[in-house]
Amino acid sequence: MDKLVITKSPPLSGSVTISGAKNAALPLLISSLLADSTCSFSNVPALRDISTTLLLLKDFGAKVNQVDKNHVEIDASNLSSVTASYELVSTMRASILVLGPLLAKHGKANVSLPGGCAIGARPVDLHLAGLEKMGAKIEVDEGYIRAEVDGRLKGARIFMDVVSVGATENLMMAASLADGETILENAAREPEIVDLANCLNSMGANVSGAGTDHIKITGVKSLKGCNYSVLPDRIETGTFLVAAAVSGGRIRCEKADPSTLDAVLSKLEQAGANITLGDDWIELDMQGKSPKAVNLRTVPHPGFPTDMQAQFMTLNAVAQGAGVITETIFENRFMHVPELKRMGAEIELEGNSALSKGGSKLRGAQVMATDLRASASLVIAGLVADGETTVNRIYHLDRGYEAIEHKLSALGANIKRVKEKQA
Ligand SMILES: CC(=O)N[C@H]1[C@@H](OP(=O)(O)OP(=O)(O)OC[C@H]2O[C@@H](n3ccc(=O)[nH]c3=O)[C@H](O)[C@@H]2O)O[C@H](CO)[C@@H](O)[C@@H]1O
Ligand SMILES: C=C(OP(=O)(O)O)C(=O)O
Repeated sequence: MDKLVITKSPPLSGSVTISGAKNAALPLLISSLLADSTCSFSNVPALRDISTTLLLLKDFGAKVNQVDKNHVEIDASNLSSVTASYELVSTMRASILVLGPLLAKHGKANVSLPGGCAIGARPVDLHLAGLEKMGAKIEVDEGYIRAEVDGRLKGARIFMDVVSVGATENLMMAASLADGETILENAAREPEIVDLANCLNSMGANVSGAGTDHIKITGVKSLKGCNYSVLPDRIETGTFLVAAAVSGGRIRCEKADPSTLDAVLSKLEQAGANITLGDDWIELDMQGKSPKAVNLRTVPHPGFPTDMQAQFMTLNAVAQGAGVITETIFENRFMHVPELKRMGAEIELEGNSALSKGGSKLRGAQVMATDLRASASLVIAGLVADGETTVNRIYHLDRGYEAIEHKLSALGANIKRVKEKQA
């Protein structure tokens, strides 16, 4: 597997163009399963999870035309299969999102239980309970979810006792082609939900309230194709901003969406960053200073995102002062902590909180990337560590960051990819 080799770098400086959001693009591409004609998506990030999704759609018999690196057309009007196999689904959590659309349009779906980042148990009970409430019969057998509905799904009032991005997306897509009205209560409010609702509406759906915890979907008989541009990636944006802050640098993120990053920008300001915003850009300037530690707690949007927790762990490790980070979304999302400690970070874990002493002088080391954002935190650590850091097993990083080593190099980082030698 490829690895990244990073040596201590100067403060990051310059401009970086932000890609489309992985977590918006995945449900958007999958929503093409609902349409009767071609869906055209631009600003699609060139990522491993995107290739996996396209393979999955092709496996169902959809026609996929990769117009260029970031533009894809999908015609899923005629499918030959409604089975999502273990081989593809096991590598990517978001594949569970095909369940609702397949069931709504074709009345049947067999989907392997999903993989993705191993950051907790990640059950899918809310997805299944919601679809059952809409009339689906579901059983889990030999690792596969087998779902069927007699006729069409029926609109329902669905209350989710945990806020779930994926369940909200799955049920919103299913409800778009159901008979009657569906209300999703305690729905997730992430920007990616709003992006999906906008896309569904451009296909002829009737979704309102996305971005609040009460979403109303009035089912329609059919949906047409669309032309849709994916939302900028707020987590990629946040990752570059934290990298710049940790390095004491000054960068500008172009083609970003500042309105999706309130909680992250507020923490960066507390860390001492000077932040300037435009409509589609964000500038961060540390004015040569090193960051101050922050306290934070991960919560559903609009609170601080769990997908930015690991990057701030690195910031707190090297920052001035002590800081406490509490993870409330996933029960096993501190796997970067032992790796950061191997680099000299002074962090203690107490339950779901990580207490960092701050001021750690990091040293380069061989470290292992264990999940997507953990990998990003190790890359950031490598930029400021003395000597050389090798981030091994960057499979997850490639799932979620487009050309990260090229983007960081252009900002002055000393980073290179070492390709695995083919046996
Ligand atoms: C592809 C994608 O968009 N991934 C994002 C999505 O993941 P994903 O959609 O998987 O995350 P969820 O929002 O569903 O998970 C939030 C919490 O709900 C729990 N839960 C979820 C579903 C369910 O049926 N039952 C249940 O208990 C989970 O275990 C977790 O504790 O949102 C997460 C939370 O913002 C992000 O970290 C991921 O990057
Ligand atoms: C956890 C993440 O991804 P996934 O849900 O695809 O595993 C992530 O994007 O940080």
